[in-house]
Amino acid sequence: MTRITSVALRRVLDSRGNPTVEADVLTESGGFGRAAAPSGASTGEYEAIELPPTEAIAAARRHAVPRLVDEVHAGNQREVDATLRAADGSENFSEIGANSAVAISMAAAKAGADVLGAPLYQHLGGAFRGDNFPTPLGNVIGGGEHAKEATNIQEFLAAPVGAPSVSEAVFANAKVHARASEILDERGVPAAKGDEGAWAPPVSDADAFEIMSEAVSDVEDELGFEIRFGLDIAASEMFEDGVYHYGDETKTTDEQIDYVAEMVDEYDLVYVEDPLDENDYEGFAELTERVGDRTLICGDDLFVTNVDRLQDGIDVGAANSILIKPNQIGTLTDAFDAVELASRNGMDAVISHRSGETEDATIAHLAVATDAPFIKTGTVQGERTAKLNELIRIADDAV
Ligand SMILES: O=C(O)[C@@H](CO)OP(=O)(O)O
Ligand SMILES: [Mg+2]
Repeated sequence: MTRITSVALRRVLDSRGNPTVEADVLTESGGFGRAAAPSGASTGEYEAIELPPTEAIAAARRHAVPRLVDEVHAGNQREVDATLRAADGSENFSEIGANSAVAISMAAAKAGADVLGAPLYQHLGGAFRGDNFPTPLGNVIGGGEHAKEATNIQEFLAAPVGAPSVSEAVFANAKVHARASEILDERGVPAAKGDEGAWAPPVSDADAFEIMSEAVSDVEDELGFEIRFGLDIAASEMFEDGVYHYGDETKTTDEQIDYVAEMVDEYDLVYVEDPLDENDYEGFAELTERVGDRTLICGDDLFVTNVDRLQDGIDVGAANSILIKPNQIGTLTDAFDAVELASRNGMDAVISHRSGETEDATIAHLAVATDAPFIKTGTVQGERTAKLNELIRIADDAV
């Protein structure tokens, strides 16, 4: 029933106006799945390779499509993804592109779910999945590689940890986003938006901490449940010549660790992603040792959703959580394996979008299927609300 009968690939627009790969998968009983690859700006050095979409599509048509059509069942995700790996033949999808691979992998999952008549989260998570819903981490203020002339820290993320439901959490983040805009207005600071729809004001990181803290506590008072905040420092992007660059100032690794630890305590941060360079397992381990009992230290560029890099991190105690981005590694199977290895080792898996996105909402299902405590998917703008609104629908459907 789920035997794949066709795989169509095309270029579509992403949220930055760049082309990306979209895949349509059809099965013999009429099951249909469509998915598109997202794309990063602050990409990790060890991510799977994203090829120019035209090249990725041509290579996938040549190598992968003939091995999938009439041969593989969309309902068997491991078989689909193993076929993509075999068709590619490299370690990092440098032949067919991780963008083609992930689009096909996700489209096949949707086609498999369609045949079964089950929602995607149910198909991926199975009957015995947990019944938790992720707390959305909402990007409210940011800069780094996502906006010019803004903060050095890439993302200040609202985290409505006390929200009674997904829907209330989603609306709480939108309120924090709106409140931050008012505070910026009151301070006379003009603010454009960055790639993910966060405000990108020309303020110092210290000011952004203050604005964020005020916005979060105002909305917390209004809504009556706990809202905290966290960061994606994306420190690899700041790290050059052995030091971290904050505009004209620099911090050594020790100073960076002290700074992050201080911010965790001063602002009661619930989440800190990529506080150190992607090669600094030791620094990650030291910081996790210092503050890991009270906050999540999450590896994004550090782990790139890769089980080998995650295992290296587990061996030395670097981080207590991992960011999961299917396109960083190329298939849903690889993403699930990373989630499984993390949870077997007591680490939280946080499912994430990319700064370049489409209206594809697969990650909302992935977060529910894997019982993730958090999902990082922005706050406003269509390509972000596509995932948030899907989460609300899933919660509606599942309870
Ligand atoms: O660093 C990140 O976590 C992501 C998403 O917020 O950004 P990018 O997709 O540019 O890597
Ligand atoms: Mg990141």
